[in-house]
Amino acid sequence: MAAGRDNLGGRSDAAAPAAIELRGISKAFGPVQANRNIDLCVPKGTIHGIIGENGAGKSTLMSILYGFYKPDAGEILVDGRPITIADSQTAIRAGIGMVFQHFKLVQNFTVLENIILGAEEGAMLRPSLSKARGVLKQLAAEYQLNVDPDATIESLSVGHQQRVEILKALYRQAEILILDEPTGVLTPAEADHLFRILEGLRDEGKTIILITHKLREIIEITDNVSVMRRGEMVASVRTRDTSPEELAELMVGRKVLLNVDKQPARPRAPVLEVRDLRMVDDEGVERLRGVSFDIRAGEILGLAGVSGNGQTQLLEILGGYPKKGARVGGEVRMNGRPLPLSGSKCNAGQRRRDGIGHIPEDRQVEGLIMDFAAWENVAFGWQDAPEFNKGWLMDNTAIRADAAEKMERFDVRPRDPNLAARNFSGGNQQKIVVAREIERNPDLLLIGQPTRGVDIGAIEFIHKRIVELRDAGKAILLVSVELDEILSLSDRVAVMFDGCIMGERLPDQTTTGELGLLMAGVTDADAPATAGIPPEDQHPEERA
Ligand SMILES: Nc1ncnc2c1ncn2[C@@H]1O[C@H](COP(=O)(O)OP(=O)(O)OP(=O)(O)O)[C@@H](O)[C@H]1O
Repeated sequence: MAAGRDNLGGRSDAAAPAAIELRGISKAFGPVQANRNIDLCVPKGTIHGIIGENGAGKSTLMSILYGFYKPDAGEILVDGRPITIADSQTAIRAGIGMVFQHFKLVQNFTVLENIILGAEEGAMLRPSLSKARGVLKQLAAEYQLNVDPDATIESLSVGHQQRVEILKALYRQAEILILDEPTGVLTPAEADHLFRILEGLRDEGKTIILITHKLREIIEITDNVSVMRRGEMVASVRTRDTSPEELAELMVGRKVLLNVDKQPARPRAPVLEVRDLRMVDDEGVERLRGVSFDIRAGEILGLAGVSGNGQTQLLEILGGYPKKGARVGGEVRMNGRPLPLSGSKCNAGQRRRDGIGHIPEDRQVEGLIMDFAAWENVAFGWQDAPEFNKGWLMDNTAIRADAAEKMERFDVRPRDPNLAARNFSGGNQQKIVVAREIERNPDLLLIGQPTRGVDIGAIEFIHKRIVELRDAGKAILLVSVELDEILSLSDRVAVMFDGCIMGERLPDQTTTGELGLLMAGVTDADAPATAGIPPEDQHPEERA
């Protein structure tokens, strides 16, 4: 850290009283020391960023603050008073609110019902609802947190669901709001709106703790930032006195390349050809409405778009597991051969044999078996491979050795192949999936949100591996909500909206603003709706 800078760690800033002060907090899970003697001071009325590598101990620290874990040692002070936070109810009573990465909302309840849920002990529903309606109206006006109180959660966009989580905390009179990677699922416009809300809350004197892997957000919105590394708090600095490069180095302990270093693509023959792909789900909703594109060997096609516009269904179909009850039409060719889009031959195992690797969007549901050990997960889907079998039996020694090697190469921490997937931090879980899929050297790699929740050191590494795969002549479909990631990695960018491809751009000839408009469905009159397809191959209607 640069000399002469205030170190905010540990003790309160003389200018503002501390809303939260942690002194000497430690927490171990068996042999893993998740938090070691942590000091942290968060001045009242500030936005405080917490950053750190995957597994650095950020979530553990926040879970201690919210009463999910009991620390092994240390002291917590809220507004200068020592407090024991035994459970989340105690945290809420102390004025602490938490907005989790995975929202805790009841999907088929309304906004109002969700807001009062658990907050109105023993109260009758009707008075609670009418009180909540009044409070909600007030909060909405005060902080621009508009949501329809009578809408069910499932009908709301992710950004609006997040607003409900914030409203829930404010309804419980939270003075300190902790947000764990809040922008991971938001569009750039929604993220901007969230930041304005957070600034509004700060201006009202509330205190915000923001966990994020995005240094741009730290620089844009926080007043102070604390950096964790391997369970320790290594620095706390004023944001205006630091830079993304310095923060990256503090986090990882070495210099990090923040931009992707790659040569122009040299695309060859098409590997994947998708024509007029259509999909209607089991509820009759049209999810894909005539999607067409090509990906050639040696290129990365980035697919930008707000979550929920058909990207998930596209990846599922290409990966060989369309949702049950879905009706799929159109044509997909891989290396010139048609791929079955339904029936028994449409399955993930067959797709792997066809040369398709897949890093799914939801690592916990589709990428890993959470109760299985890391070594089992590294072989997941490849257990029949000859190198993992000895006669009739699986060769567990070979599988373990392979897992240990991949975990070493991808720097999965802790380097324990026997640990269950659920006990790795989110970013390390992602590294396990990425290692398994990339190391198989597939002809086509489907990637959904490759770096969601992954720290910058690991992002640098994963991006490098993706580019290497491209340079080795493989085709890559990259689906990401991160426009920066799409723009820096892709050779071509297509934008998806409402089950259609709205247009295609070259990354160096577009801007996040232009892509943002396409993502919002603003019609792109100049761009063909058929990304990368020569006119003679286009559907007659599209040609017209
Ligand atoms: N319940 C648990 N049992 C065993 N180990 C755990 C448990 N929870 C966390 N850990 C370990 O504690 C360490 C810190 O994890 P934590 O989730 O706090 O990290 P993080 O900084 O939030 O990471 P990420 O950025 O990847 O979310 C990791 O090594 C993790 O594997």
